[in-house]
Amino acid sequence: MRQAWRVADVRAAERTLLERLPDGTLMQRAAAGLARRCALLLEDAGGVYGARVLLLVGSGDNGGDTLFAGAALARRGAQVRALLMRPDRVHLAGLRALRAAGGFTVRDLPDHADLVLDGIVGIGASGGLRREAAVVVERLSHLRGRDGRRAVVVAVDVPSGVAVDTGDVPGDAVTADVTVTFGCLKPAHVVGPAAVRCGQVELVDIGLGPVLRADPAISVPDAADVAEWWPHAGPASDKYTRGVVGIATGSATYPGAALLGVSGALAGPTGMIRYAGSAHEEVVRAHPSVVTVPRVADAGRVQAWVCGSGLGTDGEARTTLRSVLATSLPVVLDADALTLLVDGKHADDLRRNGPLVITPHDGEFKRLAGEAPGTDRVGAALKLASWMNAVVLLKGDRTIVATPGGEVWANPTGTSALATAGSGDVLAGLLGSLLAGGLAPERAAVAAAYAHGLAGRRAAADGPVAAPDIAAALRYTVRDLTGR
Ligand SMILES: NC(=O)C1=CN([C@@H]2O[C@H](COP(=O)(O)OP(=O)(O)OC[C@H]3O[C@@H](n4cnc5c(N)ncnc54)[C@H](OP(=O)(O)O)[C@@H]3O)[C@@H](O)[C@H]2O)[C@@H](O)CC1
Ligand SMILES: Nc1ncnc2c1ncn2[C@@H]1O[C@H](COP(=O)(O)OP(=O)(O)O)[C@@H](O)[C@H]1O
Repeated sequence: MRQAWRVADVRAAERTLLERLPDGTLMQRAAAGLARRCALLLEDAGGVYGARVLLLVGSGDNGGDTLFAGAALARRGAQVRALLMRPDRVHLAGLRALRAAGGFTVRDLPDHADLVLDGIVGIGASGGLRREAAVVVERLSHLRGRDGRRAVVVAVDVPSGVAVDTGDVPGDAVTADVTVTFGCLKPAHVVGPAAVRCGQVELVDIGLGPVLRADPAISVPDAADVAEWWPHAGPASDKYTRGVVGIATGSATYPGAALLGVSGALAGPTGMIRYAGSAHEEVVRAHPSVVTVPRVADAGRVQAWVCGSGLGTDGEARTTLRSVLATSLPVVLDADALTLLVDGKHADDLRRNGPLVITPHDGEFKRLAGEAPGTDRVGAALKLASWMNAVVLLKGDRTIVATPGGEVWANPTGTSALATAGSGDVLAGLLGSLLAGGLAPERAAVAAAYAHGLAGRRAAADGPVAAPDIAAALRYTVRDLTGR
């Protein structure tokens, strides 16, 4: 698991360290790690000696890190040039170090560079990138290096132009191949469009960890977390003790939603699936192991319900929604079930003891919350989670899971291959199975999103992806993830 901290918390930890360390120590640690990573990139691209390195240097400490790293590369024989955004306000010690190592400043972007270090602005950024910086950033993609290859762009701490605490990209911003960050990850590395701008993110340890007192803003699961959480059958298990998931999705009009939900659940850990709804004949025909009934009221015992997609919004759909909410079981609400909540007719049904997970995409989020998630997706998801007292899985490129208690997870496995009709139905089915298998709601949501993303990637490797391909790939994804 990786974790990201907000700027204010990073600053607080930095202050604690600064009191204990001689002046400049942190910057030297940061610059040394940055230079090491840049040297490796240059070695891969033909060597450090003689390589052309361009430093984009802002007026703060981010520029200072960049100048010291540039000096280290110059000492190894690289031709290092620095373009200063504000020559009147530059980190003087950094500039002296660069000059002493043989580097020099330039007034405009050169024609050629093998490597660009973006040190325009780091965690001290406020607002969108300023015009003079934006003009330089716009021209970066034209820079060519050895053999006419595109220059490799390394962002120092964060790509300049991103909003560090929200992951928003309000305007022009650097698109990096690699981002070398210091001390800890920040939200922009893991959520929102900023995360995409970071490229590969590498963390340099500068000793901040032990003094980071605040809770992390966002956690990012890895395969080991998901494998550890995934429920497993044991020698004493039977189909009931493994959990039974109830699927109340789809309808005679939209049987596909039911089939996809069931196929997602089939890849989960439960021993049995009960389907309740008007697509029951289609479901049992396609999946003979599923026990089907026409209505939730007729279903036997389950340990969690999935309700919503393809259900429609008529009276029958309302009855289905009421029936699942009347239980004290964990419930996943998706798609039409979320639409049914908007007019407030289910306010009483929502006052229940059982855990609730809602899985909106942006449109559903807007209907529920009254406004789109906007530029601060984490903040928006947290607000809705608290308001609805539900775990919110906000779908997107970096799907976010937020809890009413203030925990946030960002899924790292998403792929645009998942942006296909019915993909969310597969996700909801898998999530329901994990809940019925006994996982806590936030873990079930995080694990489902993680495996769903990997399955999308796996399916995409074989060609264009439709939702049934994601469901089919889930089986192998789960095997690889959990080793079973
Ligand atoms: N935290 C840590 O533990 C460590 C932090 N370290 C490093 O320090 C960095 C933070 O340095 P920082 O505080 O000096 O701020 P920084 O990011 O350089 O930006 C401030 C300057 O940018 C400017 N500027 C602002 N907004 C702008 C915009 N939109 N567009 C354009 N320009 C803009 C603004 O200019 P001004 O408004 O003053 O004209 C101001 O002068 C951090 O990211 C990391 O690299 C490491 O050395 C060691 C450990
Ligand atoms: N551009 C994207 N990149 C990565 N994942 C995406 C993207 N667009 C959508 N997704 C994912 O695809 C799924 C789509 O779900 P949803 O919108 O509910 O589809 P449907 O209602 O058709 O089943 C979600 O898991 C979402 O996170």
